[in-house]
Amino acid sequence: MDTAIISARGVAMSFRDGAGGRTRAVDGVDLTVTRGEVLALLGPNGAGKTTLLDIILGLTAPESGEVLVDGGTPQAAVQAGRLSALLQTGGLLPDLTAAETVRMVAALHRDPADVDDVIDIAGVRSFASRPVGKCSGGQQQRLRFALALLPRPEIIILDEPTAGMDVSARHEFWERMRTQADDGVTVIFATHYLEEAEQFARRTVLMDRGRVLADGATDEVRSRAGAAHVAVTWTPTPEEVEALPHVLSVTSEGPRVSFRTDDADTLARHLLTGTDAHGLTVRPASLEEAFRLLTETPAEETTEVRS
Ligand SMILES: Nc1ncnc2c1ncn2[C@@H]1O[C@H](COP(=O)(O)OP(=O)(O)OP(=O)(O)O)[C@@H](O)[C@H]1O
Repeated sequence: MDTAIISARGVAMSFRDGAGGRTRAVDGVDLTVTRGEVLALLGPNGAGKTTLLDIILGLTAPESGEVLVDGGTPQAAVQAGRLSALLQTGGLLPDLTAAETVRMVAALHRDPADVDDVIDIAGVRSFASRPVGKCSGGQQQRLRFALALLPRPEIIILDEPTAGMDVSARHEFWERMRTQADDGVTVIFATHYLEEAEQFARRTVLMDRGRVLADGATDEVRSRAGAAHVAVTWTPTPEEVEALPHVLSVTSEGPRVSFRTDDADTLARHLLTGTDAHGLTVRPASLEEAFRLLTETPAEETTEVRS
């Protein structure tokens, strides 16, 4: 169903920067998340991702703007167990075992999920009797994931959930999370790993300096960012290169000339019909390149790619 489960309007938050000024951590963000959506919040260090997630979770009150979760306050959604989070850090007691931790936190919830189910879903079973203090970083993240599942949430918010995991642990973690999403849970995650957004999120919101730079289907965000490479076999004159439309940069290797372009169709048409270039190939840029391009864009220019 196409209903907004989270709606943020004009959300802003700033902090003292220690030099007598203020840092705008979140600067007028509008965001609507639909039930069942999997959304990646992508941005460099200090983009404002954690601050925005804390506001959505009701942990930080915004200076201005409003967040509604399921039509009510974030706090009400957390209390009702509809909204749950796996945060970057979070106090775990080192002397309890993983299973004891899950059992103890389950006892704090009004209507918790089955402890054994949660231990299996989150992949905690293999180290359930190990003291938390002896668990690896990746195991502790799995344990935090189990705790986040206890209230049987409709929305899970994850702030860099796979930080500290190796590639296979990260892969396994996302497999487990995908099962949750397939069951209709709304998942919002902040990440530095661009490939995680590409592989897991259908929608990506790119943030930088507290603002949303692009918001849309992950593959559209990437292609709208300008980013494609067109290569041809060609020996052009400098004037011919100068006359090409939509070229951002040029490199050449032997007879092959490659262009980075923000409009591959127009450039390709020009090359094939207006010059004697041949053997044309087009390669979409990676999300990483798109991300770099977008974060280099002045903050006023937002790329709206929602359809
Ligand atoms: N409690 C705070 N006090 C002062 N400044 C803060 C505080 N929290 C965040 N900031 C500043 O607000 C800005 C946004 O920070 P935030 O942690 O939200 O970004 P982020 O995108 O989550 O970064 P990262 O990926 O490094 O976690 C940064 O400039 C940060 O230094």
